[in-house]
Amino acid sequence: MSVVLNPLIAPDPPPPAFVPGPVGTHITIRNLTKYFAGAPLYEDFNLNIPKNKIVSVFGPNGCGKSTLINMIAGLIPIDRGEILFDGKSLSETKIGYVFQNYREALFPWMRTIDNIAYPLKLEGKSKAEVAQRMEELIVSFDVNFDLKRYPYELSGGQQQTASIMRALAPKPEVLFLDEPFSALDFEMTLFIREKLQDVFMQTGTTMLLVSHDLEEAVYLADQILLLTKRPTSVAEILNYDDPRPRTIETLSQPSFIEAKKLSLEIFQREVRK
Ligand SMILES: Nc1ncnc2c1ncn2[C@@H]1O[C@H](COP(=O)(O)OP(=O)(O)OP(=O)(O)O)[C@@H](O)[C@H]1O
Repeated sequence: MSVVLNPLIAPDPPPPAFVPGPVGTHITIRNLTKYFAGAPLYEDFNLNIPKNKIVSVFGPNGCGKSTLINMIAGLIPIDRGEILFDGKSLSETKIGYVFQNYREALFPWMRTIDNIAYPLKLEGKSKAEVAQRMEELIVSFDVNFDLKRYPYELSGGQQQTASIMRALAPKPEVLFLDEPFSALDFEMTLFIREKLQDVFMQTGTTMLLVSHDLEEAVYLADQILLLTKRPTSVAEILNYDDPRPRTIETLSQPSFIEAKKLSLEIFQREVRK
């Protein structure tokens, strides 16, 4: 018996071979594709995100900054592609996520302290381990408000502090921050920015930060990831390596001003395209 193959039905082409990033890469994104309502947002998008660095994501409105970090964090499904953390899948990787809207991030029925300890309890940590980690977090965040209160009894800045403490409680390998300062007043923004920098200097946790504020994006970053309009690709990646701790003086350093100017030029070039 002869087999007749239908020449119109070709088998799917094999997926492209995975190309690892250079030494020092933490997150490798390969051929990431995401469509919304039939239109591409990302199409075969590739990126290497370095380990133990803060990467700020900046780009035109609606280019997909939040969607990008949400896809990496597994909050939004991808249509196609591969995302690996040190060669591991997301489920094998400990991550933390800080939302813009802290009011909806914390569980209102739990006291603040229980919100922060929640991921540790999920991990099955003992009472003593939870207490020790809570103490470390309280010290490193200079907490001077009552953690026994419910989240809705706290100010916005205190709630965002608590949600960052919760995200950091299990010592994540990667921390995602989606506009963490945009709903905060200036004083709280400065405070939380400094605390994040302290944590980063102590732990070297890889951080991916989406920000609408260019000054803030550059101030915290080791690398500024500038995106194009959709379908979104990498416009440019700028390295910014002023020493830490960065302070108020950093803002007037020629290297800081230059990094900001360059980022703005690339941003404007992309917006006008
Ligand atoms: N669930 C969804 N359904 C349809 N379209 C969506 C959905 N989520 C996001 N989009 C679209 O995808 C694009 C990227 O959205 P996203 O919020 O990631 O962009 P962004 O760069 O973070 O935006 P902004 O600068 O406004 O904060 C936008 O055009 C948005 O309308």
